[in-house]
Amino acid sequence: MGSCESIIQPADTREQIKISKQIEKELDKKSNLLLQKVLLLGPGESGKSTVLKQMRLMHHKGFSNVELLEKKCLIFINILQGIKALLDFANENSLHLKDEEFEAETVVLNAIKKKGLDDVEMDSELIRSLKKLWVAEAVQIAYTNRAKFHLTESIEYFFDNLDRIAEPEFLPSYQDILHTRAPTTGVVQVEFVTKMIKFMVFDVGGQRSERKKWIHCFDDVNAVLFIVAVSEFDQCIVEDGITNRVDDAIRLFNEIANSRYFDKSSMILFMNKIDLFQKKIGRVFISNHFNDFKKENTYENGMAFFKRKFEKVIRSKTKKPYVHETCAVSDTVQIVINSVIDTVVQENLKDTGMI
Ligand SMILES: Nc1nc2c(ncn2[C@@H]2O[C@H](COP(=O)(O)OP(=O)(O)OP(=O)(O)O)[C@@H](O)[C@H]2O)c(=O)[nH]1
Ligand SMILES: [Mg+2]
Repeated sequence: MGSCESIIQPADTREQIKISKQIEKELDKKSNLLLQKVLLLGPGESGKSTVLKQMRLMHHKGFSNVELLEKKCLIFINILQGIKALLDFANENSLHLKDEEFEAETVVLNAIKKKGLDDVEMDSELIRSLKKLWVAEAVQIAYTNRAKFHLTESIEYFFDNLDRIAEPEFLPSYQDILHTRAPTTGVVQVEFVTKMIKFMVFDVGGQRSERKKWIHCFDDVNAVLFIVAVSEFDQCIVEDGITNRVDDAIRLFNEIANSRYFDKSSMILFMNKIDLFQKKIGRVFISNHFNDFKKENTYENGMAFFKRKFEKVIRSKTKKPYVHETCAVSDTVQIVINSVIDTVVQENLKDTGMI
């Protein structure tokens, strides 16, 4: 009879055991620190890897020389990919270059053809040609129409900084690195310790072909940080060229926020690229892309409209996402990231009964 009594414990003891099991699960075996797992999710190009870079900058020493040289190459690649996409759009739409601009185009296309995109050096003739093309009327018209085709987000930033980038001794600054673009494939993991807690952050590729890999990191997640580029309300996803990017993000958020995997996880939503959203609102009407938007075309109205669309998809009456408006390429996002870290810690310490 005694054996039966020993396994039936009073409710408060059972609760204690549950709590200590939870703490045990969340302790890092090596460092004995509390462990928190954070997933960065969201569609392609929404800014997940940029947020991860910001976390690295906040908690590590920065980038090694080898990494800086890799980023320098990536900047050259981004510039050439960008100008090529603009020239292709101009050609397809009979936007003609003038004679001397045509020569500049030949120089750029030859440089790409000769070495391939991965191995281009920026010699002075190439730089001169890029500058000439960037201000060409046909290219600028193409740039104004950039929502109609796929273009690297940071092209304007890189052209504004072309003289500095063209210097032979150029090494990218943190700002430059935050503006680079390389789609993520697979899963990238970064760890850091802050406030006596070890954070493991997982960054995944957001394009549709990448999403089937996400499930591999869905176990024991403390927080999901879902990122949407709210500025992309007039653009289509690269994968099919038809689906509106914000609609795609809402559908994806619906799946994630209501998934049983994340019943216990904190849900954080970054309405990202607010710098581009602010600029776009001045020239593009939201109602042309979302016919249920009836208000005046202002930043505040637009932001409230999109926030509501995301919040509405959550089926649980008790769960609310923590929503932040962010610009992932600006230092200010680090303050937001810090407050997110505080939220995650608070929420999860509550679960373990430690506060
Ligand atoms: N202006 C501006 N650019 C941003 C912002 N956030 C990200 N970007 C740029 O947008 C591009 C895409 O960002 P990424 O961080 O690579 O996007 P991602 O979500 O990791 O994309 P995938 O890996 O394909 O899923 C990069 O060139 C970034 O520099 C922002 O808030 N403002
Ligand atoms: Mg990425």
